Amino acid sequence: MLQKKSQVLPSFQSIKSMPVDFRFAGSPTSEQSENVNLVNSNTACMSVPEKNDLENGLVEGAEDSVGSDVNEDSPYSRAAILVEQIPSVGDEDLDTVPTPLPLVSSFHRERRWADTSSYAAKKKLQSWFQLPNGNWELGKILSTSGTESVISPPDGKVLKVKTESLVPANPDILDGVDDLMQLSYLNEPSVLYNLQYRYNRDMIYTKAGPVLVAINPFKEVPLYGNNYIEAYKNKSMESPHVYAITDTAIREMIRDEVNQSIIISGESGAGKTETAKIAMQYLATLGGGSGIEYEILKTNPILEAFGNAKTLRNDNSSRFGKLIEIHFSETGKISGAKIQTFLLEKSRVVQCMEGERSYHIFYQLCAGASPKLREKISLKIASEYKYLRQSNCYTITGVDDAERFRVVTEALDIVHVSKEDQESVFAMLAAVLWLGNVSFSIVDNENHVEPLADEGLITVAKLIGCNVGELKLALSTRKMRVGNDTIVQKLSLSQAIDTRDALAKSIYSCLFDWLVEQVNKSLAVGKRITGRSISILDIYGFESFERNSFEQFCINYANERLQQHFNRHLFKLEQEEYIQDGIDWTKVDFEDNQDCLNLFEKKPLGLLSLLDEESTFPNGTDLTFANKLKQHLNSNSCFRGERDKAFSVSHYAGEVTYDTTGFLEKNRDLLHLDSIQLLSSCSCHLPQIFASNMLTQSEKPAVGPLYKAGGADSQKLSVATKFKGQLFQLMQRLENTTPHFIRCIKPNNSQSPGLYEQGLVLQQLRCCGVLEVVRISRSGFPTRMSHHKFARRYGFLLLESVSSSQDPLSVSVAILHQFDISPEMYQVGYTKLFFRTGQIGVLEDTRNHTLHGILRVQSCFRGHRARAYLRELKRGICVLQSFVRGEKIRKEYAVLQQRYRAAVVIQRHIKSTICGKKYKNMHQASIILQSVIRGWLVRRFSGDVGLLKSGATKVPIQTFLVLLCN
Ligand SMILES: Nc1ncnc2c1ncn2[C@@H]1O[C@H](COP(=O)(O)OP(=O)(O)OP(=O)(O)O)[C@@H](O)[C@H]1O
Repeated sequence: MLQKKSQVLPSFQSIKSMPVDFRFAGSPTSEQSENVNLVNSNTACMSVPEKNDLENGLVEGAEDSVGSDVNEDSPYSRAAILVEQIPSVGDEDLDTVPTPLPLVSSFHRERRWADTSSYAAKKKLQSWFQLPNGNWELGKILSTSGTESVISPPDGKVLKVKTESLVPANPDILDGVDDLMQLSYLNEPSVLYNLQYRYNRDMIYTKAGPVLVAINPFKEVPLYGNNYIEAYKNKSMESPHVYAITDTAIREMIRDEVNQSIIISGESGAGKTETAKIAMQYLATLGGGSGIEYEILKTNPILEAFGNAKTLRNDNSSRFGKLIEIHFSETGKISGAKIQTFLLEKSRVVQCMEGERSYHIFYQLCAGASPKLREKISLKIASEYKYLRQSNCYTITGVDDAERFRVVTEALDIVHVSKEDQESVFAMLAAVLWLGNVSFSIVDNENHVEPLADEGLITVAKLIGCNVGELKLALSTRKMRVGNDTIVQKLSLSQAIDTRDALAKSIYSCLFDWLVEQVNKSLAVGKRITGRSISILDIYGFESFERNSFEQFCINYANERLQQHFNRHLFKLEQEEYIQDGIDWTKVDFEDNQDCLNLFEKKPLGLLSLLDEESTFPNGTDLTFANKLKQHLNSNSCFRGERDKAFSVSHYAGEVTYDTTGFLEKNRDLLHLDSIQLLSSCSCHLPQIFASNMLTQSEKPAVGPLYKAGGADSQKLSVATKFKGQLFQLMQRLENTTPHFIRCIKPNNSQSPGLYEQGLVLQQLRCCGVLEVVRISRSGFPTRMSHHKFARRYGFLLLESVSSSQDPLSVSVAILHQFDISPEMYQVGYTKLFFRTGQIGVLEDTRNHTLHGILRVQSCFRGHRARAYLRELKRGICVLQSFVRGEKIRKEYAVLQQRYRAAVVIQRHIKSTICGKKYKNMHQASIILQSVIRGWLVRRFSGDVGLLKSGATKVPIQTFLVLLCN
C-alpha cells in the first residue's frame, strides 16, 4: 500500500484573515469509517478514535520560509531558493495509521481538511459520512446529542455516527461547479462528489484553481470539433476545457512575449496523450494556415505506432515521454515544431507480459503490408514471430491494425519520409522480428552455442544487408582486447540470447530515434524559429506495479522532478514571492518532495550515483547494488531496504518497492562492439546510420573499471545518467516558460465509460496535490503584475489625467481606486500588485472594451481621413489628366491643322490646273468660233454667196461646236 511521505508543516504568518468563505475541512480517520455498523431497527452507531487532530489543520504560527534545501546538482541551481527546510513532523503517524483508501494517512487528511463538523451538526446541514468501503455518502443530520449524531442517507436508513466524523456538505446550489474554488466547503468528499456530478453529465473538465482536472470518459464525448474551437476562440464558451487552457497559453504567449508550456500528467491510461492531441488540434486550428500544422498533427499516428503499445492498463499506452515544441511567427501562426522524446521502453521489443503487446507497428505491419512488400521483406503473420508470440495477444478490441498501417504510411508520406526510406524502415522492423526467431544450438562440451543457419538467421542477414557468416559470428562470439592482442570468446546460450536481444533492442530504438529525427527535419524545413513557442509535455505517469523494475525507477524519478516543477510554480515560488514583496498572506502547507529528489540525485551517495558506480564495476551485480544501497541509504527517511534484492522509495505519490533484477544491465545498456561493427559493415544504409550514431554516443566520456578492463564494449553514458541529463535540460526549458497544468484522472481501472471509483480518483487527486492547489489559490493571490507593467497596461483607463511624472505605484493605486476594487481582493507589494482570482479579469475586460472602442474611433477617424484624402487625390488627378489631355489634343490639333492646310494647297493647285486647262480649251474654242464667225461674216459681207450655197460652211460650224463642247 502506498503511503504519503513528509509534509512541510503548515505555518502561518497571517496578518490578514482568510477569505470569509474559506474553511478547512476535516475527514475522519480510517478507523472511523471502518467502525460504521448498521444496528437493528435501521440504526447504526459509529465510533471514532479518541484523538482529534482537527485543530492541527487550522491556523498556526509560521516562519517565513516555505521551501526546502536545494540540491546543488539541480536543474534550478541557478535560481537556488534560499529558504530553510522545516523539519517534517508526524512522519511516525504516517507509517502507523491504517487507511481504508490507498496512499493516504489520516493524519494528512485531518490536517488538510479540518472542517469544523460541529457547525454542520448544529445547523443540521447535509453532511458526508464514510462507509466501511471507504466511499463517502451524503446524509441529513436528524439529531445530535453529545458526541453522536443520527444521520439519514438517501436510502431511508438511519445511522448513528460520531459527530466529529461528519464532514459538511455544500448546498445543492453548488452542485457541479466549474471550479473547485467555488465550493464553500472544500473537503475531499465534496470535491469527489463535484467531479462525479460533472463526470456523469459528460462534463469531464473541471478547474481546480489554475489547474485543469480532466477525467477520462473512456468514450466519445461531444465536446470537441470546429464549433467548440470557434466558441472558445471567441470566448463565447467559458466552461473548463483543454481548449480554454490552450487558448490562454496562446494569448499569454502573444501578450507577455513569454514561451508557454502545457504540462500534462497523470497515471497510465488517464488520458494524457489524448489531451495532448486535443491541445494540438486547437493550436493547429488557431495557428494554422501554412500547412505545417497538418504535418504536426500527422506526427501523432507515427509516434503512436512506433512508441505506443497495449498494456494491461491502457490499450494505447505511450512507452516514451514526449515534448513537442510548437513554434509561432510574430503573427501568431505556426512556423514549425520540434519533438523531443525521452526514454523509450526498449525491453518491450524483446519481452512483454501476458496480455500485453509489443509496439503497435509490428502488428500493423504484419496485418497491413501489401503482398509486394511482404515478399520483399520476407514478412509473415504476427503469430510466426517469437517476440510477438510470447505475450499471447495479437489484437486490440475495436482496432483495425491493417487500417492503422495505412494511416501510418500516409502520415510518413506527409512528413516527407520517402518511399525507399519507408521500405528500409519496414525492413528493419522485419529484421527485428526475425532476430527473435534466431535460435542456437550447442556446439561443444563447454556449452558454447552457435546460431542455427535457418530461415530466421538468413532473413535477418538479407534484411540488414550483411553476410550470414558475419552475423553468425557476431551472435555467438565476443572479441576481447587483452593488451595489444584481441582474443575471441565463445558465448554460452544465455549470453548469445542476450546479445541477440540487445541487437534487436538497439536496432528498434535507433530506428525510433532516426524516425523522430526525420520528422523533426520535416517540421523544421525552411521554418524560421521566432523564439516564441508553446511546448506540450506528455510524459509517462507515476507507475507502481507488483513488480517494479528499472523502467519504473526512471519513470517515477521523472515524475518526482515534474512534481517538483508543479510544486515550485504553484506553491514555493508563489509563497516566496509573497515574502519577497512583503505582503500580508496566509501560508499554506504542501507536500515537498525535495527529500526524495535528493535521494535520487545526491552525489556521491544518491540512488543514481550508486547505480552508475556499480554499473561500472566488472563484478557488480544487482545484488551487490542492492546491498550497497542498503549500506549507504538506510538512514534516509525516503529509503527502505527490503528483503533480497529489493528496496523501497517513498515517492510523493506513495511508496514503491523496486526489484533490482536487471538494473545494472539495463543501466549499462551495452551493445557489444562486435554488433556495432556488424551494423556498420551492412550494405543497407539504415544499419550504417545506427552504427555511426551508436559510435558517436560511445565517444562521450564514461570511465570506470568495466570500460578500462578492455571489455571491447561500447563505452557510453549510462541510461540513468543520460536520462537525468535529459530531465535537467527539460526542467530548464520548462522553467523558462509559463506553465499550464493539466492533471488527467483515470476514473476506473477497467477502461469502462461511466464508472467512477471514488477511491481511485481520490488517490490520484491526492497524489498530484490538486486539492492543495485549490486551497492555495483560494487563500492566495494568484495574479500578480509589477507596478510598472500595471501602470503601463491600465494607466490609460484613468479618467483624470495623471501627470507623467507620477510614479507607477501612484498610477496603479489610482487605477485600483477608480475601479473600486475591494482592498481584500488585492495586496500592494514592494514591486508588484497581487490579486485574488478573477480580479484582474474585470480590469482586463474594461481594458479590452476600451481598446476596442479606441480602435473603433481610430478606425472611423482614419477611414474619414483616408476618404477625404482620396477625394483630394481624385480631384488632383482629374486636373492633371485634363492638363495632359489638353496638351495632347493641342498637339494633335496642330498636326491636323498643318495637314488641312497642306490639303487646301494641294486642292488649290489641282483645281487651278483643271480650271486652267478648261479655260485654255474654251479659250481656243472661242478663238476658233470667233474666227469661223468672223470668217463667215467676212465672207457673207464680201459676197461669196456661191461658197455658202454649196455648203462650204458645214465644216467650220461643226468645228466650232466641238470646240464649244470641250
Ligand atoms: N478526452 C477523451 N475522450 C475520449 N476518450 C478518451 C479521452 N481521453 C482518453 N480517452 C481514452 O482513454 C484511453 C487512454 O488514454 P491515453 O492513451 O491518452 O492515456 P495516457 O495517460 O496517455 O496513458 P499512458 O501514460 O499509458 O500513455 C484512450 O485510448 C482513449 O480511449
